[in-house]
Amino acid sequence: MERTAKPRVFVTRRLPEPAMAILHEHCAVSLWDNVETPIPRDELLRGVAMVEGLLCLITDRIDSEVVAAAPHLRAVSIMAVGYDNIDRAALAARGITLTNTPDVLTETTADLAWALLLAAARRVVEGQKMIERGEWGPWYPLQMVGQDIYGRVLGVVGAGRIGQAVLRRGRGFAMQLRYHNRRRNPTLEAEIGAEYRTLDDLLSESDVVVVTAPLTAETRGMFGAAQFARMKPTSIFVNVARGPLVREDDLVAALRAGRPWAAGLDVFEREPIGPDHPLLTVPNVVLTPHVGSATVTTRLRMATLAAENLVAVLYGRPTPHIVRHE
Ligand SMILES: NC(=O)C1=CN([C@@H]2O[C@H](COP(=O)(O)OP(=O)(O)OC[C@H]3O[C@@H](n4cnc5c(N)ncnc54)[C@H](O)[C@@H]3O)[C@@H](O)[C@H]2O)C=CC1
Ligand SMILES: O=CC(=O)O
Repeated sequence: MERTAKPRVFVTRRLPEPAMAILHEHCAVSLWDNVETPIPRDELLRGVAMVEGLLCLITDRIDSEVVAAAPHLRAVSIMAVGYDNIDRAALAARGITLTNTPDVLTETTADLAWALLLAAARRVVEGQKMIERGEWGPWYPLQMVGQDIYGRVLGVVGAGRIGQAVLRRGRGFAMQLRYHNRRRNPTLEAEIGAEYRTLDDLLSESDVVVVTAPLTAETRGMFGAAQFARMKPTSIFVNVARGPLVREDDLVAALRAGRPWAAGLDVFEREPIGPDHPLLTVPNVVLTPHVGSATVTTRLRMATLAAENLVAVLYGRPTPHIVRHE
């Protein structure tokens, strides 16, 4: 039986045990006790009614309706770095603190961006499918030829934590580094020699474009027909940020037209996608199911950090992971 003096919290999914243990030690915990399935909306609205803290995931829409249903809510902790599913204005209007889990997933997500770009450039998935279909015939000079990465131009859109980690990896491949960001970053330019470009110039100059900007009103639909038309016919487009930055219909049409040459995507306009998705009708794509941060170590660190953040805010302790509402 937990002491009622502990702050009450609601958790929208069963988290790995070390994170649940942190919450149980400091809070009176109720949860949507399911590992895989998102919480239904009515359960969420019921769940937040009596609590001071909410720990949620990217699959939960936390909006003014949720805030109105939670009169005691003081803290929201998301187990993710991106928080585009959360209405920050609605939280701010009630003085509710939002925290997220940056840094712990940076290198893991950058690795996945590189996995996608190499797999797309060298037709790794297409090659495996060819073998599975029994269509691998004798070697010939232009069999399954792809694009080189070593020594080419790497352009990152949104050069924050993950974008910079993607760029740093490019040095190991002797790539020429370009970035586009809201603001120029002199430290990045000095430390790894990345050169700033406007978005249009980055798109036309890069052999690989990797998107790592957050989803905001400004970035929604940032990549459409006009942007793809600027890319090289040999280029690779990679998105590990959020699906709605890209107009998917435009991307499918652009891939069919051969510009970009291939794409590697971890995120989609509406997730999850199924086998009938139009992107699966083009051969030159590599798709993963939003697994940027999905390693055992990183997901455990994200879960425990999300629990620690929630406890810190509820107990008035400092945490560096408060999301400021601009
Ligand atoms: N695929 C996955 O599983 C994962 C996806 N993500 C996504 O990656 C995003 C980035 O994460 P971090 O690097 O930690 O965030 P960050 O905040 O460190 O970096 C984002 C960068 O984008 C820039 N930016 C914002 N608006 C822009 C615009 N209109 N044009 C150009 N640049 C702009 C910012 O100035 C910042 O430098 C997250 O918001 C999330 O959506 C993050 C982790 C895992
Ligand atoms: O998409 C994942 C995140 O942490 O943001």
